[in-house]
Amino acid sequence: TSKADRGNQCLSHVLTLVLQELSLLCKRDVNGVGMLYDLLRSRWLQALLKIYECLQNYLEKRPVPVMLQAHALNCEALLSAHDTVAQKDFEPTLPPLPDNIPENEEAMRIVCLVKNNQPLGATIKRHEITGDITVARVIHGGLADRSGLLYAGDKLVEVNGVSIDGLEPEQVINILALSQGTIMFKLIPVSDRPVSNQTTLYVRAMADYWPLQDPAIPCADAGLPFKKGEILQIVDQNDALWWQARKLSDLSACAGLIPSNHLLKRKQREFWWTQPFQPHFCLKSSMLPMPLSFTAGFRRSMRLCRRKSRANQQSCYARCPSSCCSTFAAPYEEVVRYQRHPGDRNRLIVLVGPAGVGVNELRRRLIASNPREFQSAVPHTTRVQKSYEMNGREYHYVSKETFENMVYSHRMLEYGEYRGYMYGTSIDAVRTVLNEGKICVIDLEPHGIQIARTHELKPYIIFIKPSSISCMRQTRKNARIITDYYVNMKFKEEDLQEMEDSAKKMEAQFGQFFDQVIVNDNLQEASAQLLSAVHHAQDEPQWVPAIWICSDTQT
Ligand SMILES: Nc1ncnc2c1ncn2[C@@H]1O[C@H](COP(=O)(O)OP(=O)(O)OP(=O)(O)O)[C@@H](O)[C@H]1O
Repeated sequence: TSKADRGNQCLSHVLTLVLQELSLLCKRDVNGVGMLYDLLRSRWLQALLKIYECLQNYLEKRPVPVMLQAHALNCEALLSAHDTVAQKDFEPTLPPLPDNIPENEEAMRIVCLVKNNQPLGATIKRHEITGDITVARVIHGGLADRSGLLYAGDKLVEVNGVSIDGLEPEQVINILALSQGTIMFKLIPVSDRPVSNQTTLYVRAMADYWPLQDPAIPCADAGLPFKKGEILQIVDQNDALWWQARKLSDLSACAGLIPSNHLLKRKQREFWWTQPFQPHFCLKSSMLPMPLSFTAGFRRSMRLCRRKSRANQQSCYARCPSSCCSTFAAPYEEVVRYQRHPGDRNRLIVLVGPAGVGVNELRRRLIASNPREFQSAVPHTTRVQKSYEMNGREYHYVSKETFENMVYSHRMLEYGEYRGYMYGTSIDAVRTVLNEGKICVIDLEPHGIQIARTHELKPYIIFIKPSSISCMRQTRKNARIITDYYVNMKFKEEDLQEMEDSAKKMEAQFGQFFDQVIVNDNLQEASAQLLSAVHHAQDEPQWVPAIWICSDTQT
């Protein structure tokens, strides 16, 4: 028999004897024996014995080397090789430091990054005073940022073994652009690394920005293009001129450079972008002609007032609050997520669109669909009340002095003159509808948007956009455009063209304020979209100016 068998037999024999003995003792109920008996019969002990068996078998089978050549290995040589390797000190043996090193000698850092066809995610610049080439910024979420090894302010000494002493930043960028795979930097780390205490900020862009057309951007490829109205997440404001931001629509992307508030304002003043935003525009807006339109009974006088003013650019106005100018001039508007509490007043719904697009038709249909839920604001007028009219139903009939007082005390959202009489929509009239728990739906000329944008009204702006001229030729065949009190004219080709041009201008100038755009092609579809947009405005979370919410907490 083999050694293992002998071992096994031995062990099993002893165990069997012990168990027999114990079972006898168990019968005599000797104290503690039961426990020992159980122990020896336990599964883990059996398993242990199995392992022991396996090991015995393994010992019997004399292990052989995997490779045939290994047979030739000298065992002693092998052990001595092992000992040599085990005793060797693999730490780098650095030469002793020379005694004459100046105390303020800067420590170098060697940084290796693997590029893999992605941008480095950092920009460099020449330091204004020292002339050194330093890391200007590290883009959030980019390769350099993710490595955690490069910081703004680090001074570059070598790139891929090439000393950058005397090189221009552009030459260094060239070296970097040509490098594939691993890039090695030798650098002197910035002494006081900026502590990141940035809070993420969300803003609505009030202008368009195209980095590729901006000669001033430090690195056009690192720029973030955006359109007015888009929500941006600002992740870095360390630099006075160039911030870092992501688009809300793509938060997983690495951040890009955008001009800071201050810089964008400066650019606006220089009018360099393709669709210049004119900050001084609103300075004039209190005197701008404001066409008006009405519908609580969808009053023609007001709509005509607007149409007339469009023609002679004279008769209607929007009040311009003092805050208006500053808001117009701000290139970014800080926004926060806002969810209307079910108990809160409804948000004011404002429809905006070029004359004839169907703003009143859509509003009329919306109110008619559920007059208990939707209502228009009753306008004020200085004209005489007609016999069949009721004060407060069609209009609030007021004297010229009262009307003018309301204008001067900033109680009008917009107002105008038609055939010698004043007409206007007051904030109080809107408030009355909202206080009744209803949804107030008004239409405004776009210049009036800014006036309605208050924390109290929290307006939700819907732009009604015309469909293409060819579509309108079909859909507006039987439609009538109101040209005078008693005259409804068919749409002419130039009316359609004017509508399209006017819509383009409105979008270009006021698009940043539109919460929703509805193309009024098929009337039924547009009505359904309006209904769902209105409910969306009241029930879903929205981005609103932060100032609206701050004001809430103050009041
Ligand atoms: N999608 C549509 N398809 C067909 N006709 C439409 C559509 N939308 C509106 N209309 C018709 O077009 C005409 C003008 O519409 P509406 O009076 O609502 O225009 P508006 O935008 O209020 O402009 P204004 O205030 O200058 O009259 C009306 O006859 C209306 O019924």
